[in-house]
Amino acid sequence: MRPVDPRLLRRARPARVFLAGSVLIGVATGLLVIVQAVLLARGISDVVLRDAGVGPVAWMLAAVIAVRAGLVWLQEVVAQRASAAVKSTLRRQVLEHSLKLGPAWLSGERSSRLTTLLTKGLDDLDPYFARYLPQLVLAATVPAGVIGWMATGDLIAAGTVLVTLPLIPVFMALVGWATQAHSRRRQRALEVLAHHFADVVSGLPTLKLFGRAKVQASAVRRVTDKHRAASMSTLRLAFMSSMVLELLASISVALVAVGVGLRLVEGRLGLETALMVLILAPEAYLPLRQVGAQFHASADGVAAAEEVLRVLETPLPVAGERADVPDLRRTPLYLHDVTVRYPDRSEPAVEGFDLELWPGEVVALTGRSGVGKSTLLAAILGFVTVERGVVVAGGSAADEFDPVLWRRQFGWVPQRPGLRVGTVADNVRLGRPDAADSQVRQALDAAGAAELALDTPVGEQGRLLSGGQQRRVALARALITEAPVLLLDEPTAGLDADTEATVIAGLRGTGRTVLLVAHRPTLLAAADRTVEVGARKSPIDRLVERELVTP
Ligand SMILES: Nc1ncnc2c1ncn2[C@@H]1O[C@H](COP(=O)(O)OP(=O)(O)OP(=O)(O)O)[C@@H](O)[C@H]1O
Repeated sequence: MRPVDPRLLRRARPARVFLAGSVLIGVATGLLVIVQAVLLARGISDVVLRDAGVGPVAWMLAAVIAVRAGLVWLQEVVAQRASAAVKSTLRRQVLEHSLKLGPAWLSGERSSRLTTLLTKGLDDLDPYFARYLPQLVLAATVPAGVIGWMATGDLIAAGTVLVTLPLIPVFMALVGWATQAHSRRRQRALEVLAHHFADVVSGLPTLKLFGRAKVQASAVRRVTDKHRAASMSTLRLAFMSSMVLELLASISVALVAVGVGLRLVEGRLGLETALMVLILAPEAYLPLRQVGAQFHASADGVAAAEEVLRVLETPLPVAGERADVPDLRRTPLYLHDVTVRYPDRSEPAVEGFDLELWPGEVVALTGRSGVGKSTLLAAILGFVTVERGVVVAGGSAADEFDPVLWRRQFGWVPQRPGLRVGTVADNVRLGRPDAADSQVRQALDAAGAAELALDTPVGEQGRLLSGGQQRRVALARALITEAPVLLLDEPTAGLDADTEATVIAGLRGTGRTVLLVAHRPTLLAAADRTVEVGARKSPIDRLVERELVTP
């Protein structure tokens, strides 16, 4: 964990502006610390040696203190604003990047983990900006100024501070290495807690049915306990390290004080200079000591920022830029030798698959469960990377085209309908935001959802609707698009025979090209053609392939 991660500064402009502002405030604070010490030393020595009044010096001191307070206020305001701006910038960037990485990545990267990171995780950046970074700047500016000024009055004292001061960052670095591991462990424990809790809550009905709900209570207790233990060990380390730094700074100031005292008694140092050195010495150590303490408070935020940067640095699939996407109303779509392998999987999810899809055709993909049918639809949409082979339209590979424009050619019904909170109409309009009520109604009717009113509420993940209703709303969402090709993953699963017949008639009536994953005989019978995924190629096919490949 670096004190200031340049990647964070690169990604978040408000962080750079803030750092520049903090440096200005830090330099001003350093100057004021010196002026305050000089004024104090002069005031005291005037009173002691010359019996003078404290009036003018006291006024000047009050002014310096007021300006210092003003700077602290300014720093706080700037820090809070910067923190809010950086958090919102990073949140936006992570969301945009996750969308570009696509659903396959999101399913691998558990969504509750991303949710923890983008909410509580990034909020931990507040102490990083409000406390740690400003203190870090003070630690860089104030000691340099203080030692420089001390050297003008007492070289030996300045030398003592110069020699003992680096001990503090050395100890801080040692403590930092230990804290980093603890902080990561705590973050992990929090993520596990979040997943576990979300899983338990969403699966509560099933757990209750199988009489396993009570067992989960002890599992949640165990995970919570782990998180508590991790938090306590981080705190223990934080307290211990503060004590070590405190001790180190106190011994160093004592060393300076003893030397100054001896030289004062021997008459080698004037009272005013001695006082100035004694007042300034703790000021040299203070910012460094405090930076150590703030480091712990901000460690969680820095760990979250690192996690954010890890997501942002996940390379995007290479996206094409061509805008001349062929019109699939007239152009056939080919899949040639398509092989897809998910990251961290040794076996390909689908291998060497060929398909021709002609405009207006209704083609059914069949095959046993897990053979790669949904993966093929994802490959056509460009949601997964094709390891070998190619998806071709109009003589060009699909990945040459701008993915957003390419996907406009398709209406997609995934296996999980993926509905969001709102009404049925809101969900259908995701397919065409400017659709009139009558068009939404028409799409719902064609999808066999005539009984659903437009304002029927839809809960999170489609809850409040039955499984079959969710599928039909998802189908209506695909039908309302003007896309020439529909990719449907088991669109009639969970529907009764009558509704299924209505849906099939609706699909046929559109005149669009349809590629559907199907198991049910009625759906298979409605297709023009059936293609089996994962079927072994016949010896004749292989012979033909070999003939074509071998010169
Ligand atoms: N996001 C993923 N990460 C890793 N492996 C995956 C992922 N999605 C699917 N797989 C694997 O890829 C293989 C093909 O899955 P896919 O969902 O395409 O099969 P399917 O034929 O559609 O199955 P079903 O008929 O049961 O829906 C399976 O072995 C599955 O475990």
